[in-house]
Amino acid sequence: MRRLIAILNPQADRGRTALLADSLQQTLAGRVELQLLKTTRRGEAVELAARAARDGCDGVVAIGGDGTVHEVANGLLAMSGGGRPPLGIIPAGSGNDFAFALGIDKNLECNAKLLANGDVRAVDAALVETNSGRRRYSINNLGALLEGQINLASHELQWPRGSGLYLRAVLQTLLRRPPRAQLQLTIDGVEMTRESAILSISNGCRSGGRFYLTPCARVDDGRFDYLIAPPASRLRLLWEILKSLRRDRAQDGWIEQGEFAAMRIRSDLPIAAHVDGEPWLRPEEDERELNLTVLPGVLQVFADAHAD
Ligand SMILES: Nc1ncnc2c1ncn2[C@@H]1O[C@H](COP(=O)(O)OP(=O)(O)OP(=O)(O)O)[C@@H](O)[C@H]1O
Repeated sequence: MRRLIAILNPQADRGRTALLADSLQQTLAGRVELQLLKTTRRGEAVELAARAARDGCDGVVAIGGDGTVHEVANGLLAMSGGGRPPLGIIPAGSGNDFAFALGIDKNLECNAKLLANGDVRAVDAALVETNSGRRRYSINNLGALLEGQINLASHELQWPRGSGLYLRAVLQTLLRRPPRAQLQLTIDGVEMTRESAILSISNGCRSGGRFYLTPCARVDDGRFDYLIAPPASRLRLLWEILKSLRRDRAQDGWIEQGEFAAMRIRSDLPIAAHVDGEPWLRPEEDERELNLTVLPGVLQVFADAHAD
């Protein structure tokens, strides 16, 4: 029987994930051998996943939202060489964007079947490094400039719940002066300069629970997608953000999109950025250079190959 270590974030989905533990263990009983660990603090899932991978098991399952999946993936990717166990996902957060990109929904019975069947898919990740030596792996997306500022603001707000909170963070951030950064970009060896308000970089097609900034991104094509929005009025930026609620929106050429395997970003302004929805760089930290390297197919994930 497959021996899995599951890492549950009891704080995900505003505490509702804590209630899942019993039904999860009942659903998986007799189908996999499950050791369930609960996090006690932010960041702990990275350490728990790294230890599980080092000690050996047949898979490490993240139970929570994108933040939990991000931490478990970072713990697994910290392990170099062969023998890295696959990542399992039981989506139990409020956004679950990476699970969505893989066609994994919130049905516990379907999740249990996936883990018991053991089918895996190889997906890409990107190593993101700053000039000062900070590093993270991104599996779903990295949002910089305005998107990074909105993410930071959303983590400081307590109300309203759900998508209303994100909308409040968008409006609150836009009330301040939107960023106008001069970016020097090197994309797969090609240098370019862009004035930019939003820089969004994605492996998956959806971020923030409902925004399709890079609707064509695929998690297993060996490349990440990017979107660059030039500086514009607050109203225009708000309109672009709202437009991205629709996956099939028409492109008007104002926004620049593309794909890359390696990207270097140098900004004249300090970069605000989140990785996979987790706040990462704050403007006061004065990070102005990022290097992203796509690692094709580096992570095995329990998923149906045909489901996305
Ligand atoms: N025991 C804990 N106590 C407090 N925070 C925790 C704990 N375990 C994990 N966290 C943090 O909880 C945050 C939210 O987790 P997660 O992203 O999984 O849920 P979510 O925000 O509901 O879902 P989504 O990101 O999909 O919207 C993460 O930043 C994670 O580091």
